Amino acid sequence: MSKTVILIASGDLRDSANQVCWSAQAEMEQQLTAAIESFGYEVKRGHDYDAELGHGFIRSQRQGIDVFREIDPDAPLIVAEAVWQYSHHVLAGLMTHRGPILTAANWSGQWPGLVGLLNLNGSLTKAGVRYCSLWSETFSDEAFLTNLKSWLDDATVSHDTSHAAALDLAACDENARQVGTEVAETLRRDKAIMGVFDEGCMGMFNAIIPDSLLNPLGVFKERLSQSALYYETLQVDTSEAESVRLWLDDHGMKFHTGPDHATDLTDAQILDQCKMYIATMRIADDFGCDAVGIQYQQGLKDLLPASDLVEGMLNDSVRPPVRSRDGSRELHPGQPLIHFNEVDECAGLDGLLTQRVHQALGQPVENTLHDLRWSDRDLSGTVEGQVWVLEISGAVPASHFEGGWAAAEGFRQPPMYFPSGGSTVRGISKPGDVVWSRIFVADGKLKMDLGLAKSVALPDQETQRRWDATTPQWPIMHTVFRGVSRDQMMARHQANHIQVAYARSEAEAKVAMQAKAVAASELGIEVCLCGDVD
Ligand SMILES: C[C@H](O)[C@@H](O)[C@@H](O)C(=O)CO
Repeated sequence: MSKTVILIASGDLRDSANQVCWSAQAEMEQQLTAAIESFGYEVKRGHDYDAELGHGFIRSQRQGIDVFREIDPDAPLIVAEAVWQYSHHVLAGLMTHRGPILTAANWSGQWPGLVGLLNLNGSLTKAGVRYCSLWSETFSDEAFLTNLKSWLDDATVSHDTSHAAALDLAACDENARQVGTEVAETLRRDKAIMGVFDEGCMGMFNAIIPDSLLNPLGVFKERLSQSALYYETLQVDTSEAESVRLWLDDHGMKFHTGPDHATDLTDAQILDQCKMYIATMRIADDFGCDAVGIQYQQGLKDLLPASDLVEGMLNDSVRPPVRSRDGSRELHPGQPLIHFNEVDECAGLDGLLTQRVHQALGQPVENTLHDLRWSDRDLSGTVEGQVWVLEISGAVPASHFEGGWAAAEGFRQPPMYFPSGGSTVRGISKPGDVVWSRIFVADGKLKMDLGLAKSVALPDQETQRRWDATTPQWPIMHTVFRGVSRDQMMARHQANHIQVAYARSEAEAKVAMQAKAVAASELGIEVCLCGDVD
């Protein structure tokens, strides 16, 4: 391999985030560069630090394309990430790059760099681009250095992915097979609509399912606009929104409010979120949507508070009632209206299957995506080994907390991401048996990985340490994946997001996982079970 390695860094579209996160990126690049140089290679940055902007990230697709024009297409290239990044900033260039590609992240929870890495990996996989991927806490550990040397010398790295095995339908429980088959048949026959409020969030190419892959399953997109959501939000009567707020207060949700719109969560922001909740339900009703996804970051973030509180309510069967515009009907009474955060359509499809499978099996229907944010040893010693921090950037259904809404807290979304604020739905996901899953696109097909996990209880101090090490405004699930090590998960998972749903017991979780696997498989999705699933 050439002795000169090009290093690039993709960032956020929001310079406020790029500026805050730059020092962590600079430190990570220094460590990574030292490791590469120790093997006799030279590192050259593919684009400069911008003194005026105060960061050195690629901050748009345009800039990314321009940067790649100056890069030798055959040079070895590293995309280094310590922050949340938009994959499309670099995807265009990576798609035509001929030299070896490595994606690398620092093992840190401080900013969502691992989340950014996983999104880029999933996007490259969907795009059919060959790449290798590495992560490290210190960039000096043996496992990392061995793989780095192997990439530098031979353009290969090796990760253990033996935890994934193709689904064996014959090995599935009879009940699971029956329920899974029925769910698949019903979906194909009756069809379903996913309402997509502005397709494609933050460059998450991997999250978009092409219609040609989705429609054969009986699922169709209704392409909706966040402008329509904004308009409808403004039409909602304030008194209706106040009843939603009252419902939340009565159910014990605790909002941490203050007077300053720029930095605090305000009552006015919460009221706007309550209006948006009603507006979303009404638009979903207008279009007969079975699930909806709000892009919510770009576009909406400057007009309205973030939609997290809205999403937490939508995804729960215990939520404030919403009536049709003429007041004649309650919309989806006692049922969640499935919401897929950041219009992640893979999560939306998964949510549809999960809700139907869990409903049929009498299991809790509430499900959500989370970010695979970080994993660390449990320093309290309560749980042996690694415990993952699953932490979605805003809200989960409150039923995931012990105590439901009474355990939910609302914090202001961080200003660097959300200038118009908005409440999160924060809490600790209760201990219990969890089915995890992820639908993704690879080799031009839909695929799905599933497995079992435990949501575990950790002492308050350890929970706080994990929040402090990540984003304390966001909800957390302390997760132990059964039979999947930290590095196996990182090596195979094709998304920043992961879907989770509870079951009432370990045995029931296994049946629920199998039933969902069968449903997916009957729909033509290539399914793998991961880890210890017996
Ligand atoms: C607020 C940020 O943009 C987050 O939404 C981002 O880090 C993610 O969570 C991506 O899944």
